[in-house]
Amino acid sequence: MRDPHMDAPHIVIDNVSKVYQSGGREVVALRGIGLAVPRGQFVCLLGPSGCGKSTLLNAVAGFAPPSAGRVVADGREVAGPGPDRGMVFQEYALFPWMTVADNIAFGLEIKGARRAEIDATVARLLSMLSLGDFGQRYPKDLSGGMRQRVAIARVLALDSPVMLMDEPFGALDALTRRNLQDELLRIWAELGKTILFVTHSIEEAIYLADRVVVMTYRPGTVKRDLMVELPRPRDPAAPGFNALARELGTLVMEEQRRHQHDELRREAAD
Ligand SMILES: Nc1ncnc2c1ncn2[C@@H]1O[C@H](COP(=O)(O)OP(=O)(O)OP(=O)(O)O)[C@@H](O)[C@H]1O
Repeated sequence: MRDPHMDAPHIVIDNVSKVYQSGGREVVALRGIGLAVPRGQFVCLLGPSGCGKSTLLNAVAGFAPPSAGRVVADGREVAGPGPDRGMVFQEYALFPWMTVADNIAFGLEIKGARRAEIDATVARLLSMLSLGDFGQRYPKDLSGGMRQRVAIARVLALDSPVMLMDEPFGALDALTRRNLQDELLRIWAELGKTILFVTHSIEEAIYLADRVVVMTYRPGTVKRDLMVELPRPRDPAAPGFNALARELGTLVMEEQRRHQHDELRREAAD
């Protein structure tokens, strides 16, 4: 018999709005966002700077509650951060005083896992993320790409069914970035995580996602929500890839222009 629980959306973003108070002004960062994300789906949130992508991800993570609406994860309303939702940031949020292995082990130690389990998990993740020889190194001795592998391993150690990723590869050079995108796709296929991934790269969104959600510039709303039907592994040189990149490019550029317009208007007012 099918388990009806497994068919329910994994994440529901239900009419979410967010208003910030800034210097006596109200900034409406998100307005009326609604999305239902099935279990195992890879969703990219795409849009120019300032369209509220991080704000939305933070609401799902439970770091900053919405001003209106709600987020539901696995049938429970999100009231704060939880081990079911792991976050990977752009800036490698590693402890500089801990070795790579200790960074990966940290969450499990806090949870009170047994030593043997921790050691086995760390060994498995070092191998999964091609960090095999780096367990005893410190973050400062690693390249940006290697540090981001450690950040991903750290989240995977907790075995969160949901991975929230805020421009995790934004600071990496093109080759390292492609490498990590491929690793992430492999891990996603193997472990069946639900992923919400923020990016402002159209190419990255099409390369990775099952579904791309394009957001508008302030207030952030859903401008377009589309499924990427291209076969995997995706080929950025394929005509279908390029056609979709052009379509998304037009949408993102419209919002980028609104962003620039807004900035010019504010500069003129100052
Ligand atoms: N704490 C805050 N106080 C006031 N305004 C904020 C705050 N955080 C974000 N904002 C504003 O809300 C809007 C959305 O910000 P957010 O960081 O979510 O956008 P983003 O799409 O993730 O942008 P970026 O790609 O630059 O990170 C922006 O206009 C930003 O200036």
